[in-house]
Amino acid sequence: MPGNLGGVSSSPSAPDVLIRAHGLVKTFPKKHGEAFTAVAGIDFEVRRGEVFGFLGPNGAGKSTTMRMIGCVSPVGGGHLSLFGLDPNTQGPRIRARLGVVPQEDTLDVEMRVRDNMHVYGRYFGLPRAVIRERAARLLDFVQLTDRAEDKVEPLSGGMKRRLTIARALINDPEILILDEPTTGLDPQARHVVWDRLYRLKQQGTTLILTTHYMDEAEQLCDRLVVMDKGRIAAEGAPRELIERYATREVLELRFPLGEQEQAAEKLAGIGERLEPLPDRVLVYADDGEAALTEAHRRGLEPVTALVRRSTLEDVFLHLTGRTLVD
Ligand SMILES: Nc1ncnc2c1ncn2[C@@H]1O[C@H](COP(=O)(O)OP(=O)(O)OP(=O)(O)O)[C@@H](O)[C@H]1O
Repeated sequence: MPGNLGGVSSSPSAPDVLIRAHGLVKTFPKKHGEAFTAVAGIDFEVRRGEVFGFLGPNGAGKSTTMRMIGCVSPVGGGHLSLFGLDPNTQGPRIRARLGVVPQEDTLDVEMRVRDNMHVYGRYFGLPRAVIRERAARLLDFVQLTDRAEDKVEPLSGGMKRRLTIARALINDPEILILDEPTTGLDPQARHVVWDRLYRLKQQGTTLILTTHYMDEAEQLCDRLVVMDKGRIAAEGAPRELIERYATREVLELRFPLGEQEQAAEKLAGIGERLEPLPDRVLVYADDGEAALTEAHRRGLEPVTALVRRSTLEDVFLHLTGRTLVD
């Protein structure tokens, strides 16, 4: 591990690390009073070929971090380097090697699908023949070939998202950055996007994404950081984090209105940990069925009882005391 983690050099000592952040900070001035810190000194590394995620609730600082990585917002403090280059001085060189899928689609909805691809390709100064070939290949990749001559406007949300992804790939980027890639999509459309992203990873593209969906993070990410209030609460592979911060299973119990508090008291000592939420009590135990049997033995009669495997939602709850999605 080099001494200067965030050091900006043109020949990074470990070539498989594409992004290094060390003590990365972003503050925004407030109209009155002191500055607001959206990113409060975070460290992370992204390696070539992996899917790296930022998981956290709204306002955690994920988009702000992504905007610094995408070289559209200046680094506020600490160190950030991409490909060994400094975003503050070498933004255009870095951007040429990135693909960016912003949180909101920024397609030209009045234009045809294919023209959106061509216009974007021209921003990068690519030769016409290259743009034509790549646009056709990428539209095929995102399953939009049959809509190529249609205007963007009437496309479904999922199709627009896929077009935004295809467009972000026109410069053949080494890293694709996606800010909440499936927010607002229905479950089927989300699965189609996940499938395409998985294929990109298989083809060797490095992916960085933000999400507040724990299932998205679990399905796609090789490694992730859990972010909360501008800080990193934990870092690791999804399974590692679950093993570190949660039990194998969780028993979810719902009780009649007004009886929950008393029930939680009676549950004390069952499993490793209890988490009373407004609408249910979570019992963290390696054997959820055994925990339920014990609850029944203590005379408890929940309205519903569900045993499930622990997820990243449980990790987040354990680390922050709050749920990911309110
Ligand atoms: N340009 C800005 N000026 C002032 N405050 C900002 C600015 N951009 C972001 N913030 C604040 O910084 C905090 C982090 O915002 P950010 O968008 O990075 O969060 P996030 O984790 O991406 O959540 P979301 O899912 O809502 O985008 C929020 O409190 C937000 O209001």
